[in-house]
Amino acid sequence: MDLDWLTVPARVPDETFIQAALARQQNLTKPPGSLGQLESLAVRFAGLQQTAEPQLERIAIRVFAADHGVAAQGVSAFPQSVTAQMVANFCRGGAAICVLARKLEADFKVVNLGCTGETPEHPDLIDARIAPASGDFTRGPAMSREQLAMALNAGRDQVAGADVFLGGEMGIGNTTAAAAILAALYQLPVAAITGRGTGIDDRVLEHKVAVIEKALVLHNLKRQSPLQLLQTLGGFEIAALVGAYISCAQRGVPVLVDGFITTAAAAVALAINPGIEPWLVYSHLSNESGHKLALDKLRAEPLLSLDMRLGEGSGAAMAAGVIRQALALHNQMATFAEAGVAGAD
Ligand SMILES: O=C(O)c1ccc[n+]([C@@H]2O[C@H](COP(=O)([O-])O)[C@@H](O)[C@H]2O)c1
Ligand SMILES: Cc1cc2nc[nH]c2cc1C
Repeated sequence: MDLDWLTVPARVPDETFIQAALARQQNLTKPPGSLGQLESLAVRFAGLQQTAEPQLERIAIRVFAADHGVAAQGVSAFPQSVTAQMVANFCRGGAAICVLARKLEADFKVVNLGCTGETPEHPDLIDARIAPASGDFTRGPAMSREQLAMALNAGRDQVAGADVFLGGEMGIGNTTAAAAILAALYQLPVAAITGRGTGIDDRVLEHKVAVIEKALVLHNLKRQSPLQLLQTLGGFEIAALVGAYISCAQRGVPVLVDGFITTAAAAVALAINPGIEPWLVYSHLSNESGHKLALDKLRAEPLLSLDMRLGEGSGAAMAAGVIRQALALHNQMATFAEAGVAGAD
């Protein structure tokens, strides 16, 4: 399967709209800078969306779900069956991301890349099943080259015209895959990047670190490309996110990166195609302990810090509300001249 599209250059933010938005922010009825990051968000989105009136009306949310062979190593606080059960919950509208998606009036879909267990037929559920689960990477590669390509392309195929794209994920065991990817990609100590995921105790955390360390020794990762790393350690949903992020940047759709697992996907996507960087907005600092280190490696500043560690795209959905308000302020506030308010001396 052809993966040449992954390195097609990303769009470039429009400097003219950035300068116009900066000038407008100086003229709005407030002391310059007093809206802090809300100002820089509006300026950034003006450049990304190539418009004087950036907006977040058409929000696309895609939750990519998949199971992980490495879950068999006892690295999660929950059984693998929860992935498929949560897919059903996403369809019924009972998950946290469903509530937030309704509030945002977002276009919401779940993409099933392969879960062990029954999943319903539902108009909001896209069937992109590759296998019941990725392979256990403590024994061999997580996926074949063909499966990797299918997952990347499935993510790409979820990107269409929207004001912003929010990628979420669901997959028991995927913090183990994400930690392994980040450790290998950035040569980090496994213990520093590995956290408690769904809430494992000290004993299981120690085991999780040992499982990842053993796998990194098993696979000769030093000479592997970012794509090979993803194939060896990643899950189908992580690969789909990589494909979606790269495609968004190529099509000019800004992305809200969610938490720890999505940041691992962003890191791989950036390693494959560095030009996508301007399109990735980091929504929040997850409570997963390695997230700060991963964001530091990416020199990324998250917008929010709410001690969330849910996944599903929930942190990105919270950030979307803030950005929507930032853009409304930019578009709708009066200027000093319009309001007859005196500017600074
Ligand atoms: O997004 C995050 O930062 C995050 C942090 C910890 C856990 N999660 C979610 O929890 C699941 C993975 O946890 P675990 O313990 O099974 O590896 C998966 O479905 C993720 O969506 C998500
Ligand atoms: C219940 C539950 C919901 C989730 N949503 C994302 N990851 C999750 C993990 C669990 C266990």
